[in-house]
Amino acid sequence: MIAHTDPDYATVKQTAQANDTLTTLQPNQYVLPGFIDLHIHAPQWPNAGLALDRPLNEWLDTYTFPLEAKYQDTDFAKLVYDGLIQELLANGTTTALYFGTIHNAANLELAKACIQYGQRGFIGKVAMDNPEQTPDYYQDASAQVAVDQTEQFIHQLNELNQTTDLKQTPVITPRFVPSCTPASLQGLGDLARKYDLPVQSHCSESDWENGYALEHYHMRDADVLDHYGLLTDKAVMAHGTLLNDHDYDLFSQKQVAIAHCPISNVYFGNAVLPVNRVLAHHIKTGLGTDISGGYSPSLYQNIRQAVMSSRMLQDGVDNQLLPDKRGVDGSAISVKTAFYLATLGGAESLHLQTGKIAEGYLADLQVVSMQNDFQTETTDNIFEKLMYQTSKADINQVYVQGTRVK
Ligand SMILES: Nc1nc2[nH]cnc2c(=O)[nH]1
Repeated sequence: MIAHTDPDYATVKQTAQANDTLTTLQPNQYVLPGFIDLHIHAPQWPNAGLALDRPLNEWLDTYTFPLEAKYQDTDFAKLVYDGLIQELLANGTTTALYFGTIHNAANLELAKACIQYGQRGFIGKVAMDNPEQTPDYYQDASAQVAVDQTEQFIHQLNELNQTTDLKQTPVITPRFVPSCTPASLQGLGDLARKYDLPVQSHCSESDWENGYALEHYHMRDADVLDHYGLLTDKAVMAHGTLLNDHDYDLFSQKQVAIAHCPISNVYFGNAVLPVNRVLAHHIKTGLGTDISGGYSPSLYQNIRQAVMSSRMLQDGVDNQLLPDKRGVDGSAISVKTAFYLATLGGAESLHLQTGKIAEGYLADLQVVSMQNDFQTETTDNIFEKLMYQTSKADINQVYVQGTRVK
């Protein structure tokens, strides 16, 4: 990065011009950091926008598990993943934290698509070995298989990384407490420690999930994950809509991050994540699309929903209650806070030096055009309009680690 007051500015500019690497912005174009999708199920892309009226466990059994089972077919995986990565990059998403499926060959296709199209991926082989909560046709055959396959994927991805500068990171991925046996949770916790890798799972997403942990472990969902060594400073827990103050203290103490998925939460979350309260506990927080619990691949859409949901939490929704009983005071977040979640908040959660445009940070960038730019606006107004009005077609260029990928 070089300021235009820097004495070297003219030389750097001339060199870029000579090398044909100079990008000159139009008056209505702006550069923003690339977005980080902190929670997305890559295999669920074909179902985006489907069956959102069903409760979570029924949605999983009827729609999600049958689709994920199809990734046994590696050609199908390649077809979907090639399309998905290009779609996400076109939407300005330069890094994503992915749930894959139980199949390592398909998970490798996801990693290859990230490398081919130029996205930084964090990718998890999904572990799900509890025969009581997973269907026969889509489960790890045992806890040992779930753990061994996870370890195999770590090695496979490390090998693939020898071929590229854009490293893909393996992630320890117990689907969620109900899908796993105590033995697989233990084995995955051990792997996280052995390889010092990120961990991802779902935590307290719904009343059903919360109830499951209490009934089967006599503990809160977060305490179960902690008991098995899965709440580390590299852990990202999706949703957390029903976490309580005890859980917040635990997350804060262990430096666990939350992936806030505001669109998905409208359908499956049973509550609104109180973002201000979470941030006040100094918990790292980013933004996720949760495809296909969320219907949209766009983090712009999720920024908007994060703001809207927070405002509904603030005011409340039951019009039969008096105003002072209706909502939760202090809940509304600004669009700047939502943008922070989609950029720096995600970067901090993944321990990445990206998410802002500054010296020493990775050049993960998007160039966007503003359609209703009348050149008379303050910076704040321009920013707000960009957040609310940018569509995929307005995202003209995307860069990952300085390489143009759109
Ligand atoms: N939203 C969501 N929640 C889950 N909990 C367990 N699996 C899933 C999933 O695929 N999506």
